[in-house]
Amino acid sequence: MEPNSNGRILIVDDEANMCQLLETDLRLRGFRSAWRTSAGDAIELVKTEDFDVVLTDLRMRGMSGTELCERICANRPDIPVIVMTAFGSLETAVAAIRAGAYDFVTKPIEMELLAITLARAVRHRQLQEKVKLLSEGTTQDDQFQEMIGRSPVMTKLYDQISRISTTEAAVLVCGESGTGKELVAQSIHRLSNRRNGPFVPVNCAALPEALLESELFGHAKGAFTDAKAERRGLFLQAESGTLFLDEIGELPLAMQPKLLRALEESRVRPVGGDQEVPFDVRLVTATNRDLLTEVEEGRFREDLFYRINVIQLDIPPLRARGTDTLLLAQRFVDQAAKRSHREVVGISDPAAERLLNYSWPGNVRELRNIMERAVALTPFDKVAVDDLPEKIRDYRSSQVFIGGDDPSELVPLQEVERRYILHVLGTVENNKTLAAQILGLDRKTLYRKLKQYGVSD
Ligand SMILES: Nc1ncnc2c1ncn2[C@@H]1O[C@H](COP(=O)(O)OP(=O)(O)OP(=O)(O)O)[C@@H](O)[C@H]1O
Repeated sequence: MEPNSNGRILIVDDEANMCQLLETDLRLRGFRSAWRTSAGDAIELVKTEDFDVVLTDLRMRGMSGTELCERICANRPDIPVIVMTAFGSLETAVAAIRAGAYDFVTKPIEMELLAITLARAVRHRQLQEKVKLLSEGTTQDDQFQEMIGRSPVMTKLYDQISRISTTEAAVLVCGESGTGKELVAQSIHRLSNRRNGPFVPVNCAALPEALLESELFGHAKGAFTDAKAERRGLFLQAESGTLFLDEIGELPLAMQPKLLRALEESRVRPVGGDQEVPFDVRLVTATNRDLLTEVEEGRFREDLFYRINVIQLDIPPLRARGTDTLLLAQRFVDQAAKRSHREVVGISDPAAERLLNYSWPGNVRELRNIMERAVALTPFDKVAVDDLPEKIRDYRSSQVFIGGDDPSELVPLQEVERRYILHVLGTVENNKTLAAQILGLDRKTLYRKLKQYGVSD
């Protein structure tokens, strides 16, 4: 789709005047369109050109709109058809819906309403396309199969990982909790020349301070009461592979110079041992804290910071990844359905909209938990809005909530703008022309802002 278009519409009406009027009006609302005055010609056209929606009159000479609807549903079920019916002829509208129409509008046409209906149909098609892409498995580069996401920010990340993997430089992976820092560390290892060696992950926050040194560097027999035998530390277990120190920001200050020394000399001295042992390990660390602030506030040593931060990779939060959220959600639904032997195959459009609107403070981990819960709860074959927790169901209205009396809820001005823009867009069913009008922005500015937020279509 062109960046300045809300979708491509095929208008079918046996009155050319009507087609022209609709085309002009829809162009002003950001839609591109083509028109045909007979259903037969329309069928020929969809064989060679792609449209997001077919908008057809019901009563036409020759083939009727209902028949056109049937033919399109049979040959191009991916294109939603919207029919225009005379006011009061509900029966024909119902017949068209039975024939597979996506929706109907009544004449005389209320253009505002038509634009909203069209935008919803375009959105429906885009969501279906995404799910199809997913199930065809053509989502992305094979090298990053375990990492789902095709948004520009993720593509850039894959690119960075590919470039740095074969170097020996220490990498610091930064990102909010649940963004996939460990997956990134695994990818770096898998793409490196050390891929045949071990990948040893260590969560620095999970190890008690007293044990940390002997876990990392090992200990000699009898080094302390429980040391009944000699133990090789994690540095030596990772020999010729990659050592991943997660939550490095939690490393106690007392331990930091010891780690620095080991890294500078590529040797460890096991606790209670009298000899240093050389190691050959690539170091990858991760943090969800701002380590520079930790340095400034004296909680993290500056020299260690520069030693581990030769290359820094920033993992984008889920809310910046646009429709990747749906690709991930679909994957988690598939996994949960398979595990629990439930026949849940996807996510309904309204539920998908809610997932796209939410801000995901817990990132991918939160999304996975929520989809697992939804699969367990849903009585349908697709996850519905009611299967989602209240905070996500109601997010659209709470989204513009900018904080109450609790200082921890207050947000930066830019975040208020982001929330409000997404709120307006959601309220007008993703009609960008209308949203731009309401916001008092020109469309280009709106597109630029949406791109910044990772909302790319
Ligand atoms: N891009 C992705 N594709 C598929 N799964 C993902 C992706 N990112 C994260 N996950 C999944 O989300 C969960 C959390 O990821 P991970 O543990 O790597 O996050 P983290 O950033 O290391 O979190 P923490 O800071 O809490 O340690 C894992 O189950 C992981 O498999």
